[in-house]
Amino acid sequence: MDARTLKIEAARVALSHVHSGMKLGIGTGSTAEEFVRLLAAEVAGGMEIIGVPTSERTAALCRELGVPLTTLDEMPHLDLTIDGADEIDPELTLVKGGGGALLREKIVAAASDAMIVIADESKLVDPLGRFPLPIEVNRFGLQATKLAVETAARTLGLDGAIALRMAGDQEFVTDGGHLILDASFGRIPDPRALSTALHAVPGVVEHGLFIDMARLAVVARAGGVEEITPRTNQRS
Ligand SMILES: O=C(CO)[C@H](O)[C@H](O)COP(=O)(O)O
Repeated sequence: MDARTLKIEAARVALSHVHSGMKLGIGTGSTAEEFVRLLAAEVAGGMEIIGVPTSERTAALCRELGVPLTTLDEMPHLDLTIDGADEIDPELTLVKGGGGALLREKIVAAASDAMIVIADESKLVDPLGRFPLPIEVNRFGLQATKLAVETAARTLGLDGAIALRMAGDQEFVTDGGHLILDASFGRIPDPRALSTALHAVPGVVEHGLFIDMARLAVVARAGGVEEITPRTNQRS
């Protein structure tokens, strides 16, 4: 089964959690886009939902396919968000932001009663850290912020290259007008400690660690789709 087929299968199973009348957060990325395509077919068939997109890219696809949209200002409380991820650990802590939408994705997920993450099995890791951690930062003071992030990470025993994300020869700019640092820390044994340390850096707008947000992962493998709930954290 190719990667796209796996993404479609995960999206199809996640769609079974969506019911008419729901207010939905709609994620960003290639897996989330497969979900949007399936959702659009349901909407065309009469399902009544309203969506809040997590990026301009997702908003454009929804408009093109006829998925009704609103904003989080109009509808600040959502029933469910369905989104992809770059990494998923056994506690369903996620690394997100490979598509650069982590800030809106986190705001939308936090405004939702539940979050379902959809992925193919290549996203399952233990521990997190194979994929560089996206950190959204203010443009002002970029070098000082980068230095402060390096220092904060080092206190947790993490190092590795931190690179400014580029789009060709231009800086990658998020929908919120910020920049992204991609931090190749390698293993992230304590995502909570890293989250706290990153939030303490003034220039950091948000980071791509999603902790205690996803309550279900719908993961497609060649042999079928598995629904995974968080493993209890035994470390207290
Ligand atoms: O966090 C994201 C965008 O900011 C995406 O959900 C993540 O990058 C996964 O994307 P894909 O489904 O294309 O692998």
